[in-house]
Amino acid sequence: MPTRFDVITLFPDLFRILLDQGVTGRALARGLAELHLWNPRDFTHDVHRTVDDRPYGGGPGMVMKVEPLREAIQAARAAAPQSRVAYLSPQGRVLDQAAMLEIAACPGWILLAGRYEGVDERLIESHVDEEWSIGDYVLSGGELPAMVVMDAVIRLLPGALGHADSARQDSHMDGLLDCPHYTRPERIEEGSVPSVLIGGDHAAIKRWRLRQALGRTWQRRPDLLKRRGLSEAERTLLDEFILAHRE
Ligand SMILES: CN1CCN(c2ccccc2CNc2ccc(C(N)=O)cn2)CC1
Repeated sequence: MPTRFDVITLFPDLFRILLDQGVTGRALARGLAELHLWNPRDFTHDVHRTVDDRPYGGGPGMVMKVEPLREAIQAARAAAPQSRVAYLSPQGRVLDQAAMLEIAACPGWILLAGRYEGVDERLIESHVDEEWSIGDYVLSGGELPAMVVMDAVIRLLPGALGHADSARQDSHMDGLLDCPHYTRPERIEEGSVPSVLIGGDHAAIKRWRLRQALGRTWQRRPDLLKRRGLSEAERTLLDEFILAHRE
């Protein structure tokens, strides 16, 4: 059963990025996921095809009108009855990898990408189920956040990543930052590759990579480490890292 995404957007062409290449392009081409685009402008009934208007109370910018969005959402809901409506905004719940796993578990999502200064609050109160943010910063529109969510979620769908990749732990998948990566040549002016990775001791390589992931998380994102907790074995590896990296 593919995961269905219906996006309500004034700029449907921006979503070609997801369709044209990469993991998302292949997953969509193979029907692991579906993408349908709905333009609120197609749901206007005036000659100027008005989707925005001035804010009550004055102030700069424009606000997206309720009616075109309501009709676009209702059309999407009719086409995707199992989907819930999510609004991408700076006021939303900030998403992390755990949230992406929750989102990936649902049959479909209708994603509302706002523009201008945002959307009339009455639309949000009456037709939006969830409000999400991809981080505490302001963007020109909700389209990039919608694509970020779709990229992160599509990668989690069974079969989206080739076997080799899916075996590859996405670092934030187990709550740690990624270990360092190296490729040929072994010796260059920038330095050499850690010798453990050159040898064929796969148990030692696995231990080294986990030790690096734990150590880098401890150094750069102690908040993630606190939230995750450590097994005895992981505690030992982290202690080894700290010992080796004492100033
Ligand atoms: C100049 N205004 C443009 C419109 N914007 C706005 C306001 C409300 C909803 C959507 C938007 C679209 N912008 C977004 C969207 C999401 C995120 C996120 N962090 O997920 C950041 N920005 C407010 C600012």
